[in-house]
Amino acid sequence: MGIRLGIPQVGGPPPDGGLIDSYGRRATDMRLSLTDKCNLRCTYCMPAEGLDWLQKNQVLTRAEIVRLVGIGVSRLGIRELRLTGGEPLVRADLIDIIADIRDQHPELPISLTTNGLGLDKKAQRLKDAGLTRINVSMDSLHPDTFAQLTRRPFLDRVLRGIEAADAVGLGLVKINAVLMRGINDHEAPDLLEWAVSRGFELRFIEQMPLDADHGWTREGMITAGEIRELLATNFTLTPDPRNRDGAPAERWEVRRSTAPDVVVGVVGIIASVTEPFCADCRRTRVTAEGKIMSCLFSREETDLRDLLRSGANDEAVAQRWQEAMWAKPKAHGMDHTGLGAADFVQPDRSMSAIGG
Ligand SMILES: Nc1nc2c(ncn2[C@@H]2O[C@H](COP(=O)(O)OP(=O)(O)OP(=O)(O)O)[C@@H](O)[C@H]2O)c(=O)[nH]1
Ligand SMILES: C[S@@+](CC[C@H](N)C(=O)[O-])C[C@H]1O[C@@H](n2cnc3c(N)ncnc32)[C@H](O)[C@@H]1O
Ligand code: SF4
Ligand code: SF4
Repeated sequence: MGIRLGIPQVGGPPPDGGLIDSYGRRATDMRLSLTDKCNLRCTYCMPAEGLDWLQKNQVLTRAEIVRLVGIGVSRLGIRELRLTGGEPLVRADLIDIIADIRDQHPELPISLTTNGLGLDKKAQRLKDAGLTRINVSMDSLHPDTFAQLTRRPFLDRVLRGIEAADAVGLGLVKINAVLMRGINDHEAPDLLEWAVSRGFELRFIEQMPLDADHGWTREGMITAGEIRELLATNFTLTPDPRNRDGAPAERWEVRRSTAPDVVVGVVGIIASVTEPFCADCRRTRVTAEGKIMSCLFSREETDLRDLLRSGANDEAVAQRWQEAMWAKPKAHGMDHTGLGAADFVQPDRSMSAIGG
């Protein structure tokens, strides 16, 4: 699919224009990484031995996070917040951060993307603090395959976390699964059956070149087209009539082949590589150390942390954020789509260090 954006405007962002970029897109979805640390080592994300973690004083504090969210919401038109990482549940003050943000923004949708480890013990407190809903990543229902993909034998703990999130009302629970050729791709129909029979919404995600090991290849990845074919063995998919509204996932209504009249659920397919959705991108990212990344594949980053710590007022912080977003690339960190194209350069950061 091509991209339908025109030529970029010259000049800079209009002062009262929110987080608009030079192609006319407006970011209203803030994705904030709370930590670069993680307790799994998914092969498509992290190296086996982990990364050099940020020092504590390099990471945004609870107060800085709350202030940044406040600036985003009250001055820049942010309408939803996604907390991510690294693994956000490893951050000791996560519940307090959510409670503080909720206190200041009673209506703001706040969601969390997590690997689910420890979620069974924290789900109720997350809900009570004001978390709206949750996405849990789980790529396989088989302990050995799960361990092969995440390099840790923790499937049972993730399943307990998912169950707890659902039980305390953090739904609609969405499950994220990256399919890897020859490892878990054959599991696609089973994963979907498992999800729809529990009332969860599954998202299949195309693997992107954001792994620390730089092992991604365009030929090796499982495409959205292949995912739809894999699912067709057991299911019929028809487009979900709801507006996509800038979301990464293209949603499909799911019917079992054995009962073609009954919609049993919805599945989302996130085709960042083969069917990119950059033309309608509404996302602004803040890394754990307070850098704005206007695009997941940006090679330019704009620091807000030192500005926050220098005593700058909210207006100055908002202005720098706006300037960073004005320079957002057209697509995939470039002026055209093409993950894996000859001129594509993989960012230095892996997914865990950006915030997925
Ligand atoms: N290329 C690209 N991929 C993205 C972007 N945002 C999310 N993704 C991919 O989509 C995956 C799932 O993101 P989530 O935020 O967990 O899920 P989502 O589909 O946005 O979920 P909901 O907002 O909860 O419906 C991420 O892990 C990325 O792989 C983006 O801005 N660009
Ligand atoms: C970086 S993780 C951060 C949150 C949490 N640790 C988790 O795994 O859900 C967010 C999402 O990014 C996805 N992800 C990581 N690396 C990816 C890659 N190379 N391509 C596509 N998705 C990726 C993960 O599957 C996960 O759903
Ligand atoms: S995908 Fe999430 S759980 Fe897996 S290594 Fe990356 S940050 Fe950790
Ligand atoms: S690759 Fe960049 S422009 Fe495209 S959807 Fe993702 S963040 Fe937005």
